[in-house]
Amino acid sequence: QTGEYYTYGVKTSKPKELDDLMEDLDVWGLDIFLMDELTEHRPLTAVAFTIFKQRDLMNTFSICPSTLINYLIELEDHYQSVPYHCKIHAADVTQSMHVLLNHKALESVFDDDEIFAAIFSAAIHDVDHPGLTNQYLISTASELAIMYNDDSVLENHHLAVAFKLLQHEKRDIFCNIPKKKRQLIRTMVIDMVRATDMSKHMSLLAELKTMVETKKVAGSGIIELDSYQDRIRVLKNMLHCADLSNPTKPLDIYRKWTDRVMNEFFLQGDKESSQGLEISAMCDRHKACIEKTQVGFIDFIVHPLWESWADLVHPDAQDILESLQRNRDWYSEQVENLQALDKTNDKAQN
Ligand SMILES: COc1ccc(C2=NN(C3CCN(c4ncnc5ccsc45)CC3)C(=O)[C@@H]3CC=CC[C@H]23)cc1OCc1ccccc1C(F)(F)F
Ligand SMILES: [Mg+2]
Ligand SMILES: [Zn+2]
Repeated sequence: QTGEYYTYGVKTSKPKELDDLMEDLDVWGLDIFLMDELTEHRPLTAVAFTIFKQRDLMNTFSICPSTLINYLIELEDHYQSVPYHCKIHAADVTQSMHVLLNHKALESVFDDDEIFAAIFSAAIHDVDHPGLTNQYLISTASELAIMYNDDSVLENHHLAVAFKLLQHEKRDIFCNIPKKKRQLIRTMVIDMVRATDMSKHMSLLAELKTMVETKKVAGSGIIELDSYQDRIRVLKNMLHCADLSNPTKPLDIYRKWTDRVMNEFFLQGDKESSQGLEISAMCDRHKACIEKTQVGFIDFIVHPLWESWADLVHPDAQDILESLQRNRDWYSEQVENLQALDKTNDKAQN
C-alpha cells in the first residue's frame, strides 16, 4: 500500500510527487518546504539518504542502509521545532552543499572522505539548536556556555550531540570505516561545523579571498588544492556559503526563511525583554524593519561571501549571484515603498 513507499528511506503517501521533486535534488532552488510535506516531515532523512545513495557513499564506506536510516532519523529527531534552525534548515543546507560539490571547477577535486565529511557536516551542523544565539547563551551564563567556555558554544554542542548519536551500534555509520580514516573524517567535520560560527565569518572570508588571489587553476579550469589546509579552507567556506544561501534562492522560498528567522530572533528578543536584558540588534519585534535587515544582511555579509565564492569557482556560481542581486533589489524596493508610505502617512496626519 502507498504508506510502504521507501525508495528515499522515508514513508510517503505521494510517491509520484516525491519522485518528481527528487528530480530537482541537484538543482539550486529545490523547494525544501514541499520536501518537508511530501516526506511527512522527514526532509533531512529523505534528502541525506538520497544524496548518500546518489553518491554511492553507502558502498564506498560499507554503511548498511538501515544503519544510515536509523542514524538519520535519530539525528532529525534531535533538531528542535524552532522557527528557523529546525530540520528543514538542515535538509536545505545539506541539499545546497550537494549542489555546490557539483560545481564544474571542483570536479574530481575532492575525494570520497571529503565528500562524505561535507555532506555529513551539513546534515548535523545545527542539531539540537535551541533557537538562541551564542551571545544570548553567554550573557545568560547558560549550561552550554559553561560547558564550552563561551567558545563557539552552539557549534561545539551540535558536534557533540551528532557524534554521541553514533555511539549506538544500530546507528554507527562509521563502524566499518578504518580507524585512521574515521579520525580524519571526524577532524574535517569538526573543522567545518566550527566554521559555521558567524563570529568566524570575517577570517573565513579573508582566507577565501587570499585563495582566490593565489588560485592555481589547471588548464581545464579545475582548481588545484594541494595541502589539507587549502582543501579544508574550501570545504569550510562551502558549508558557510550553504548556511548563508537563503538570499540566493527563489524569492518565495527566501521570504519563507526570512519570516522564520525573524520569528526566531523576535522570540529571543521577547525572552530578553522579559528577563530585563537589553534586546539584541534587530531582535525587537516592535522596532525591527525586516526589509532593511535583509538589505544590510546581503550587503555586509551574504554578497561579499558569495562574490568571493563565485570568483573561486568562476563561472559556475554566476546564476546564484544573479539570483542574489535580484532578491536584494526586491527587498530594497520594499524599503523604498515603506518609506514612501511613511511619508504619505505623515502628510495625512499633519
Ligand atoms: C534569511 O535571513 C537570515 C538568515 C540567517 C541569518 C543568520 N544571522 N546570523 C547573524 C546574526 C547577527 N548578524 C548581524 N548582527 C548585527 N548587525 C548585522 C549587520 C549585518 S549582519 C549583522 C550577523 C548574522 C547568524 O549567526 C545565524 C546563524 C548562522 C548563520 C546565519 C544566521 C540572518 C538572516 O537575516 C538577517 C538577520 C535576521 C535577524 C536578525 C539579524 C539579522 C542580521 F541582518 F543582522 F543578520
Ligand atoms: Mg549554526
Ligand atoms: Zn545553519
